[in-house]
Amino acid sequence: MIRFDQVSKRYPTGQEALSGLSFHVEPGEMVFVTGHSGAGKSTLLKLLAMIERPTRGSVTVDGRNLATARASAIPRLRRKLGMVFQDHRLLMDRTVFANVELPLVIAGIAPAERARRVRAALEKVGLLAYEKQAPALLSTGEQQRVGIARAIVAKPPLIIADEPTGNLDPRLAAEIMGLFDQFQKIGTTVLVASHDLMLIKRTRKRVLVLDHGRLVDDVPATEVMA
Ligand SMILES: Nc1ncnc2c1ncn2[C@@H]1O[C@H](COP(=O)(O)OP(=O)(O)OP(=O)(O)O)[C@@H](O)[C@H]1O
Repeated sequence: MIRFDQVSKRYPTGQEALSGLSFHVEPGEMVFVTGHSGAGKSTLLKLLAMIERPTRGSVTVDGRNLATARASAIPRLRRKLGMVFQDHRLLMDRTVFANVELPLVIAGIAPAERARRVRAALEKVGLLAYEKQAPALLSTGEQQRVGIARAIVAKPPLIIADEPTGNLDPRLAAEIMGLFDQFQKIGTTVLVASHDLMLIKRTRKRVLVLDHGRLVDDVPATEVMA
């Protein structure tokens, strides 16, 4: 599903955020990316989201090399991707329903079908009763779940999440991981950047460890000790 082949990323400032990074993620796998602050976790996700391009090497998702994709192809490629952010980036002046609906509006889906899919996504994250609410009235954990519903509403084959539990207490963080686990169980590939080692150990998935932009460890799920 995801293949990084000798990927390096140097920002215009000269900062080399990733160096010679190679790894492969199978369809339907769930993988953590961890490492110290500045190790390159967000940069790795930005390459997958085509927010940044690699300086060298290739990033392939579902057989497409993102490094050589034309700008005009980016919106279509991004539809294969559900993104979850630490700060969830919800539109506070719209309802929960409207926030989750947004990717489907952009994709040109008809209103009746949109409503059906939005409700299915909200049900998955346990927030169907909140569809008419303003996100500001929800708790931080609930807001994060709205962000997750928005990421999955178009049923992308790949979900990438950047510190999705950064603002949450351990119980809520475990709940969010439980949701990702469910998406993995129905065949979605999930990549989560996190520096929360306790959470990573408890979730027991494969872990890629970055250090100063280099891959220094690739721990299979079976070797992750709680
Ligand atoms: N837009 C940018 N321009 C210049 N340098 C950048 C940019 N974004 C990130 N960097 C640098 O690249 C390196 C990797 O940053 P990145 O944000 O990918 O790390 P991270 O592991 O996600 O860190 P954190 O856990 O603190 O979010 C850091 O040295 C950072 O300062």
